[in-house]
Amino acid sequence: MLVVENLKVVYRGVILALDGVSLEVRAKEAVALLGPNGAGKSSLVRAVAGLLPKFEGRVLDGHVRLHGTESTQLDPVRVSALGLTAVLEGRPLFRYLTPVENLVAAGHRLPPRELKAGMEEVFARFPRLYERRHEQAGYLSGGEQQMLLLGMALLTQPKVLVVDEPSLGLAPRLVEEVMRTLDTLRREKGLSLLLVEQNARAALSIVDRVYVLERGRVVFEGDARAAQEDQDVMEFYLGKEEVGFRQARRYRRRKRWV
Ligand SMILES: Nc1ncnc2c1ncn2[C@@H]1O[C@H](COP(=O)(O)OP(=O)(O)OP(=O)(O)O)[C@@H](O)[C@H]1O
Repeated sequence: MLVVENLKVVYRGVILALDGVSLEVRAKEAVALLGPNGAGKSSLVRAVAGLLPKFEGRVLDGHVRLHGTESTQLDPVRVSALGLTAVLEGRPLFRYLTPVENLVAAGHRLPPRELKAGMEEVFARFPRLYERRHEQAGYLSGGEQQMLLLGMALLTQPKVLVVDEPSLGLAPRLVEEVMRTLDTLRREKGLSLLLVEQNARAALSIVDRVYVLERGRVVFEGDARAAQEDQDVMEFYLGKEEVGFRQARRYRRRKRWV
């Protein structure tokens, strides 16, 4: 279980990216974090994964707790040991290495037998990855790279999986496939999933609850169905109706719900 409480994050001492964000992902629950560009989604991912210092950021205030343990100031290795794995945006993998080598790197902490079994499981789940297992990862398609990243994440044996914008740059059919894969993994492995997305429609198809972030604050929280029934969220984030500039401004004025 992941709990974020009143989190404030600042970059280079002056740029406030999160301004008092609270959210939780309960055991085996799938939660979406939605929001437009610059809302602070990746900053939240970095904060819960212990990665802020790598981006010249730090937690100014608030708490992150993993299964009841304070993890706010922990480094990524310790966070991972507590069972949280984050798949960052931009498909960060070793591009000049093969899928096999990437998986070995991700599972380096496992005993050899477990690593072998884990890799067999990954290749059984993702047959296309198996076919291309000895090619350079940089030459895989976007969808295949995303599958490789999920496979790598599985080899860290997470309890909480955080995935940042897996749909980015993928064709709609592949987006659907990635969402289906995440849903299956979550159910079969009993994971808690925090899915960070700009593609609200795709994310809402597989989550139980949703938070919408804007300018570093949570402006909506509710279950996925409530989000789909909320006209503001639907119009602005799901593009149900064409929202022109004037309407968007009206929306912004109207929208100070919290
Ligand atoms: N390393 C950094 N240094 C300085 N400012 C940063 C840094 N990373 C992010 N920011 C700023 O923090 C704010 C939140 O950015 P963040 O990347 O968390 O948003 P986001 O919702 O993930 O956006 P996107 O969907 O575009 O990735 C933005 O104003 C951004 O410019």
